[in-house]
Amino acid sequence: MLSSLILLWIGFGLLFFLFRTRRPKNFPPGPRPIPIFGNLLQLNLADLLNDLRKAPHNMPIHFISIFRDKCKLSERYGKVYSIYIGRKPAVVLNGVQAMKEALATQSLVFAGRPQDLMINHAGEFKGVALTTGPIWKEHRRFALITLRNFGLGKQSMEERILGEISYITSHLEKNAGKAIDPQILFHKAAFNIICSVLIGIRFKHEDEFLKLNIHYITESTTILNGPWAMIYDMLPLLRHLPLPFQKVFQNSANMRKSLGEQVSQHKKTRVPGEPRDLTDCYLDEMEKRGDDGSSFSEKQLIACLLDLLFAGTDTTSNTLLFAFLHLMTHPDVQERCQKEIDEVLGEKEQASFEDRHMMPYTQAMIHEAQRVADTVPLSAFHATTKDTRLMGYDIPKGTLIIPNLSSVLNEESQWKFPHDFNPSNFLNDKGEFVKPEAFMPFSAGARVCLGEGLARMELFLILVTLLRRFKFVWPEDAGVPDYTPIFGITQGPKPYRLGVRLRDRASLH
Ligand code: HEM
Repeated sequence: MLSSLILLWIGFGLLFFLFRTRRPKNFPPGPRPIPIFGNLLQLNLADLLNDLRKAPHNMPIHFISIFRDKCKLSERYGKVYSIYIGRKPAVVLNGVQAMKEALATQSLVFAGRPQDLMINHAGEFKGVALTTGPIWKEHRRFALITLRNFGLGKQSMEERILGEISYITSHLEKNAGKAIDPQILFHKAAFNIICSVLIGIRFKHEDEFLKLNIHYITESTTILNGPWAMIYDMLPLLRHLPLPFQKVFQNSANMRKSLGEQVSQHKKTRVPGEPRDLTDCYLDEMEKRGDDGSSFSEKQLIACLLDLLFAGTDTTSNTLLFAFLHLMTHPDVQERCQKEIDEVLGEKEQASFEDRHMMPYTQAMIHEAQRVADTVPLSAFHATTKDTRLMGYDIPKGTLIIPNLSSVLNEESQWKFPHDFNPSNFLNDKGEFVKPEAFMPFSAGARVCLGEGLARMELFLILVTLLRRFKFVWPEDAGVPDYTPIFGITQGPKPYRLGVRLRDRASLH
C-alpha cells in the first residue's frame, strides 16, 4: 500500500517536472504557473466563483474575465507582466506608457497575431483581422482605402448611415411613451450599416436572414469567450469531438455560404469600374491584379466580408447601448447635448458628420461614452513578429501579447474623473474638445481598428439624430441602474429598457 502511494507521488512529481513551465530569461515577471493549466486556474478562481454565483443560468462564464486585473497583478509585477495560458506564455500590457512603447513605437514588431487559437481556426487563416504578413498588409490597405473612398461613390457612407437611422427613428416614434429593449435594435442597425457598405443590401428588421446572422455572430462570440474555447485552445486532442465549440465552425460556414452567394450575385450584376459597394471594389481590384501573384481571391474576399461583419456589429451596438444607459441616468448631460445640438442644427433637416466640429460638448459626451463602455477591453490578442525588448524585458518572437486597453481607459493618472461618466474628461478649461492620448478604445499602432472612421461616424450620427428627436428616461420601475459590463471579447451592458419620449416640438427649433 505504502509503496503504491510512494509510486503515485513519484509519478505525480515526474509529471509536474515534465510539464513544468519556466519563464524565459529576463521575461516579464508574473505569478508562478502550474503544469498544464499555467495561471488560468489561479487567476480565474475568484472570478469564476463570482460569475457562477451571480450569473443567470444561461449566461456563460467568460474566459476573458480571467485576464482582467482583478488580482492586481500590475501592482505586484509592474505595467508589463506575464501569465501562462496553459503552457503558453503571454505578456500583458497595462497603462498608456507600455501600450505606446509596444503598439506605437514598435508598431510592426507587435503587430503579429497568434496563429493557434480557436478563433484562428474558425477564420480558416484568411481575411484581415487574424492574418499576418503580406495577406494582412494587402487586405488591410485595400479595406482602409475602400472605406475612406466611399465618400466618392454614388451613395456616400453618411447617406447609408442616415438611411438606416430613419428606421431606428420610426421604430422609436412608434414606441414613444413606452420603454423598449434597445439591444436587438442597435445590433440590427449596426449589422445593416456594415452590410450596406459591404454588399449594398439593407435588410428589413423583421428579415429572417438578418436575425439569423446576428444570432450566429452573438452565439459565436459567446462561445469564443467561454470555457469551451479555453478547452479547445488547451487540449488539441479534443478538437475533433462533437463538443459545443463546433457551433462556431458551423456558424462561420453558414455565414461564408451566404456571403459566397452574395459574391456570385455581384459577379453577375456588376459593371466593372462602377462599384456599388466594397464587394464590387474587391472584384475590380482582383481583375486589375490578374495573375500577379497577389493574395486577392474570392475566398479571401468572403473571409474579409466575414471579418468586417463580425468586427463591425457587436462593437458599435454595445457602445451605443452603454451611451444610452449613461444618457438616461445622467439627464443633465443629455440636456446639455440636446441644447448644443438644437443650436448648431437649427432648421437643418439632418445632422452631418462635419457638424461635430461645432459640438464640443456632444463630442466629449460620445468619447466619454466610448471610454466608459470599454467595448473591447483586451483588444484583439497580438503576437511579436521578432525578438524584442520592452521596458527592460526580453520578449521572444511569437510571444502572445494581451493589450489591456481597459487599464488605459481607466488609468487614474490619465483622467480627471477616471471612475465617473463625465464628459469633462474630454474638455479643457475653455470648454474645447480635447482628446487625451490615453483614449484608445480602438487600440493603437499598425493594428488599430480598421473601422474606426466608420464607427465614429455611426456613433455621432446615431446619437445626434436620436437626441435631437427624443428624450431618453430611465424607467421608473427599473430599480437602480447597473453599469457592470458583461465581460467578453466585446463587452456590453446588462439588458435594460430604454424609456422613449418624443421631445417637445417647441424645443426642437
Ligand atoms: C465602436 C466601435 C468599434 C470599436 C470600439 C472597435 C475596436 C477595435 C479594436 C480594439 C480592435 C483591435 C485592434 C488591435 O488588434 O489592437 C479592432 C480591430 C478591428 N476592427 Fe474595430 N472597432 C469598432 C468598430 C469597427 C467597425 C465598424 C469595423 C468594420 C468596418 C471594424 C473593423 C475592425 C477590423 C477589420 C479589425 C482588425 C484590424 C487588423 O487586424 O488589422 N471595427 N477594432
